[in-house]
Amino acid sequence: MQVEQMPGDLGLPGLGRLWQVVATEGFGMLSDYRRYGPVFKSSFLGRHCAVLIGPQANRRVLIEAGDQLSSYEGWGPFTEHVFGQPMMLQDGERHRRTRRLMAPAFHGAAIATYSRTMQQIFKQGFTSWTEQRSVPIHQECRKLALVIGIRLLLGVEAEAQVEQIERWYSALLAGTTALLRLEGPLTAYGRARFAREQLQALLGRIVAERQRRGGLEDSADALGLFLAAVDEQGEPLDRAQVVDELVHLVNGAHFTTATALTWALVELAARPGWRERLRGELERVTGSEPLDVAHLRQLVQMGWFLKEIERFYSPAGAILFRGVRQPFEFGGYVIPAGWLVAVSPFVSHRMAELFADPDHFEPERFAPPREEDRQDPLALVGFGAGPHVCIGREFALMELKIALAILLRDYDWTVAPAEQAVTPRLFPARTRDRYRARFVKRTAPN
Ligand code: HEM
Repeated sequence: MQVEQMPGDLGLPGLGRLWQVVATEGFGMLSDYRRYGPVFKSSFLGRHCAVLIGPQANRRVLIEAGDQLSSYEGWGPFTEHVFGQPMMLQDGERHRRTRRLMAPAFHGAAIATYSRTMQQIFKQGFTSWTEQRSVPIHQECRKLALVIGIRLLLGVEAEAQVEQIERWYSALLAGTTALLRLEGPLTAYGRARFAREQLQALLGRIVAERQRRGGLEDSADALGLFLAAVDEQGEPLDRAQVVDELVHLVNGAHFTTATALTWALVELAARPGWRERLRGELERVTGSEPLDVAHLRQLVQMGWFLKEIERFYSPAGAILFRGVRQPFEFGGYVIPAGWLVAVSPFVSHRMAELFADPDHFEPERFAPPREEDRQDPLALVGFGAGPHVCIGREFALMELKIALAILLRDYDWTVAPAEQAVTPRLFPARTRDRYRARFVKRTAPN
């Protein structure tokens, strides 16, 4: 069938469904899915888009599409003007090469060395939270995750600059959805472009300094490992490429992880039963030892809890885009070249066919014997799948487990506004910034 017959709404000619992007941070996709079913058309910033929902769609789009779909043509129209061309906007051989050169910093031995710094930054940060009457959770989680990104990814002790850098990243993000692309200090787009220039200049100086100092092979941070890596021809990533990667990486690393941590704090505040369960597990696993990487792997129940955060909130956002290079068939429709194709972890995760009672937050669904994510490996895709699957997944999960372990062991907290134990939230990004918390140091149990 031709795409004209696909259900959905393309909005007004030339304008698309502008109101939706402005009015709803979930882009109205969940309501569209419930209205039209798992294949529907929509429009994003004036581009026609086929939205494909469910594990089969996730598999075809994220894993099997090959050259038919392009990440560059999917993300480029929205983010290239502020992020340049990091690996998320690359395709084919270029993407494989960049990813191969950057991968060592995100796995195994390198990841294990990051644990101590993460603990140190969280401990210091949480102590300062007890001194505030009301902690704006998301904002504060962002700051700590940013300090971690700056220290571990860039190898820089730049805490004095953190607030400025955080403002630049906020401007960058606001610029990705700017409807008017007018330069100048008065527009979101202009402020994003300025922030990009500032970040590029700062990161360019950091890279040059690291190259000047040498000794990159022995680095204890990701940047050193990126600069030391060479391909089969002995060629490293060029400096401009490294800077683009860093601008994007520190952004991806801090914003998503902070969002996941914010929701974990909100949900735990509303669920004393889970708080105690996770505390019990922590005590059994660590005993009187200081927390280390081996302990984190044994925190199985905390793993279920974090999977439910991934499912329910999709902390990376509601949608993953690809651009159609060659006509792409799905669900009996032929989607033409030039269109966008989107899959939505956020909406897939709300499918009753995959997850029982999907609008309810329930970590138990990942415990045996239910293990609802096991029925299809493409059911839970909060970190994506296929060649572009999140390279920082291990880094993020380690950071989240460390933060929660320290908070559960040493602190109690309440969150306002208090939530009902079970609250389906359709547009998580909108509500996230409202929460404030009060933290008190726990007294050791007798
Ligand atoms: C809870 C935290 C996080 C979530 C939910 C998340 C989610 C995602 C998702 C869904 C993608 C796939 C995008 C696509 O297919 O178009 C992705 C890609 C990526 N993520 Fe993450 N992410 C998280 C944390 C991190 C961290 C901590 C880092 C770095 C330290 C990171 C670095 C990246 C990079 C570089 C890519 C692009 C990979 C590629 O294109 O090959 N992310 N992430």
